[in-house]
Amino acid sequence: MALALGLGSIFNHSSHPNVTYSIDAEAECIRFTTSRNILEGDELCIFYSHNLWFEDNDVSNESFQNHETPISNDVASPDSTEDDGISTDLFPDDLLPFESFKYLRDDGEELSNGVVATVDAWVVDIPEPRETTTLLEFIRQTGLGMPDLQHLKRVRKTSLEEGGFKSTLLLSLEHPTVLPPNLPEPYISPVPTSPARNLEEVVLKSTIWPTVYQPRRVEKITWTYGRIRWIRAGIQRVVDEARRAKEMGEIPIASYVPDEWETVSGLAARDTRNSTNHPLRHSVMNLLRQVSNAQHSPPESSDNMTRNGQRYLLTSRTLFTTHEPCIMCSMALLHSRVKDVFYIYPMNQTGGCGGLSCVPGLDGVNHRFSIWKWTSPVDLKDALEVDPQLDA
Ligand SMILES: C[S@@+](CC[C@H](N)C(=O)[O-])C[C@H]1O[C@@H](n2cnc3c(N)ncnc32)[C@H](O)[C@@H]1O
Repeated sequence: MALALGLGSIFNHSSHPNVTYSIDAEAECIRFTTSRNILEGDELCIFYSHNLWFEDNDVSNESFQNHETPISNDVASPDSTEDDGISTDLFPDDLLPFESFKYLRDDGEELSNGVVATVDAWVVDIPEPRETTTLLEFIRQTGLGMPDLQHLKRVRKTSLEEGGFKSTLLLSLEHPTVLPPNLPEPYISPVPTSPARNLEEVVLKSTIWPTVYQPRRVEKITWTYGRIRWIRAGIQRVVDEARRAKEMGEIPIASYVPDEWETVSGLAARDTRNSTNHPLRHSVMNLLRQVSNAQHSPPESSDNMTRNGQRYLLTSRTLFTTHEPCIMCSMALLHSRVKDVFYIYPMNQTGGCGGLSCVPGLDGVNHRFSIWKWTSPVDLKDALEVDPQLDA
């Protein structure tokens, strides 16, 4: 948890905020950033959450609606690219129409198989718990044990069988050079070598010695209204393609890679297993073949895909697909060095992007890509349902 101090606690809430914020755990601060041009007299507001504990009387709601139609839950049409002047405004995280599938475990490196790396440190029992504050002040003034032990709490309390607690003070790694007066002999006890990186580690490490929780800094992804509109267009495109595939007697699965992120052109492919009578003609495989053909044909006939680079076909590109790619297609995507994959339908029994397996999360693979699951309602979604045992 982070408690905003100073002016940080003064921001009122708006469902159309003009200020976004992110927590910088390392610097122990909250960074507030304006996300629109601010006119003189404008109130700066942040978005608290959807669960307000008060009645929202934010007056900017009304004027905002004249300015921009908030993104609705249905998929916008791909040609709704008119600029409303706010495409670079930040889209509120709580309203994102998709969610990230996280597959990289944030384990501390040295915590393998639940074994916590420890080092021996000097500790001393505190006979008189009332002295604890004075002892902590002594530690602070002498700097004893710093900086080696700053990832640990200085006092450990252990319950005694006969009731009550015993408090133990952490002194230093080396034999303490100075000692607070009137204490018994110090002794050696193991302590974790590093802070707890996740909640599991807090529990595990703190059974040895109370350990500070210091999550690794996660880079925050911000989404603009323009980017969200572009993603919606990508989703709409694969839905349309899959619907057409179905009309033509194919399995209703389609994929699409836009050219450049600002545009809606690019390459799309449908599943063609039925018409080709070929079991590997999945939409992603078809699409990758198209991309590769485009890159190897002469420039005048090739798509803008040639700009993409030489060998790594989808480097820094986003792929949209109706159904979570199967393991074969996920591996092909990994080879292609794709950056992001968005899909609508999870395929829990066959998928290679988090369903049955998570190919980019496997040990030893040489590329990782981000996986995004669409969570918002989609027109025609039901019409695109396939056998859950199918490899998409
Ligand atoms: C963190 S404080 C914000 C600063 C507060 N308005 C002040 O003057 O100290 C949060 C409180 O502000 C009020 N508040 C913030 N945004 C509001 C809004 N949109 N409508 C009504 N009350 C709001 C609520 O009473 C809420 O509990």
